[in-house]
Amino acid sequence: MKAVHFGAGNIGRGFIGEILFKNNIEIVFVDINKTIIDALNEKGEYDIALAAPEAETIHVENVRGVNNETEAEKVAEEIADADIVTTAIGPNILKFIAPLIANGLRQRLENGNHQPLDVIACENMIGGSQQLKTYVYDSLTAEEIEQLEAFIGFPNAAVDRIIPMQSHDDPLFVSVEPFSEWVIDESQMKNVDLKLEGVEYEPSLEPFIERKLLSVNTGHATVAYTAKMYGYKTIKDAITDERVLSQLQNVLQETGQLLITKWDFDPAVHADYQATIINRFKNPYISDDVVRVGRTPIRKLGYNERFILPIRELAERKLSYHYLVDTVGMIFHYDDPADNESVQLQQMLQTQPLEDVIKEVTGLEDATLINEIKASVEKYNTL
Ligand SMILES: NC(=O)c1ccc[n+]([C@@H]2O[C@H](COP(=O)([O-])OP(=O)(O)OC[C@H]3O[C@@H](n4cnc5c(N)ncnc54)[C@H](O)[C@@H]3O)[C@@H](O)[C@H]2O)c1
Ligand SMILES: O=P(O)(O)OC[C@@H](O)[C@@H](O)[C@H](O)[C@H](O)CO
Repeated sequence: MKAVHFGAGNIGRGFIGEILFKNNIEIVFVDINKTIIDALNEKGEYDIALAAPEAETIHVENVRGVNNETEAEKVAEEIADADIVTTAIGPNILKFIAPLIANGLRQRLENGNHQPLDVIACENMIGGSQQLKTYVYDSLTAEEIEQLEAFIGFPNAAVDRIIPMQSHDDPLFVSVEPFSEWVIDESQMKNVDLKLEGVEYEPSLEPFIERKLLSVNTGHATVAYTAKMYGYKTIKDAITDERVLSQLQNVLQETGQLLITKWDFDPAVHADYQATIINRFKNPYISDDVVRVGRTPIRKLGYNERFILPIRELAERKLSYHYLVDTVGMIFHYDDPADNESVQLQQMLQTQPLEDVIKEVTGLEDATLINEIKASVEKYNTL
């Protein structure tokens, strides 16, 4: 069996690659990073190390690479006879790779390949694969879509494993935390016979992606933005500061209330889930930069993202969202000259009224919430 995986970065090599390899699937990584693609083709294998006292190593083989910048037509050829297509490339990039996937699906039609195939976006976002589907369909005709609908699935997924930025002599080597979780929405699959060992299949993904995004990612981002405010460079250093830890705990308390109320999670089980997350952030064997976790702040301030979604839904339920709004105030001050979205956000704040910027980046229309965020941003003007 063969997988085509878009994004040979941290989670691509450090988690999706591990699972596909363990299921005896050949992996064709598609990426624009020449160094990584050349190394994959030269070596055909790489190592993953678990960041833990035992330092277990996982050896991944049967991998190769395709550079989609220079070999776009090859990507379509690989998709034409693939058994599974996955992505871990970043939510903002999905629209750019969608035409490549569309070409591959078109080639399947031309070849008469009607084998069912699932295209699975493993990104930190709600409804990632379904979003990718709309981008892919933008590049196909109505007739092609009608034919493909029967056998191409876009099941949503949630992936969880903290993998920091890597800097090793070997460009393929990747150090990862031991914890991992990959959940796929079974109801949206077309190739139901291909169930990967190490993946959890659920009849509905919504509770799982919301639990992950609003706990791991809201919490992680809270640590990053609070850390930046207090001058820390890494998550593990920042979390030793009582002010950062308490901001994290307060935010998790709020998202936990929402998740328990909305999805009926057992409060005790959820408390354990949160405690595990906090311990993962403290992992002394991982050095995760604040700038990685805080990256792309405009995306993170989105309407269906890790802060605004829970704020909206807690407000609807008349539950507390004070600490979430407080953290949002810090995000508007997040200043990383190496991050395009941070630069863009700071430029917007210099040239437009604050209220307009809040409306534009969060998509909020509710005057009360906009005013509360405005007050929170202004509170941090003096720091
Ligand atoms: N690292 C983590 O801890 C983690 C965990 C869970 C989920 N995720 C999610 O996985 C996705 C990838 O994150 P990551 O940390 O692996 O990022 P990364 O930057 O390490 O990897 C992304 C890869 O995509 C490639 N890429 C970018 N634009 C491309 C294009 N147009 N065509 C082909 N390749 C392109 C980059 O070269 C890079 O190799 C994100 O959605 C992230 O939220 C990350
Ligand atoms: O990848 P992002 O930018 O959406 O979020 C940054 C981190 O919170 C994220 O990558 C986590 O490390 C990961 O989601 C853990 O599963």
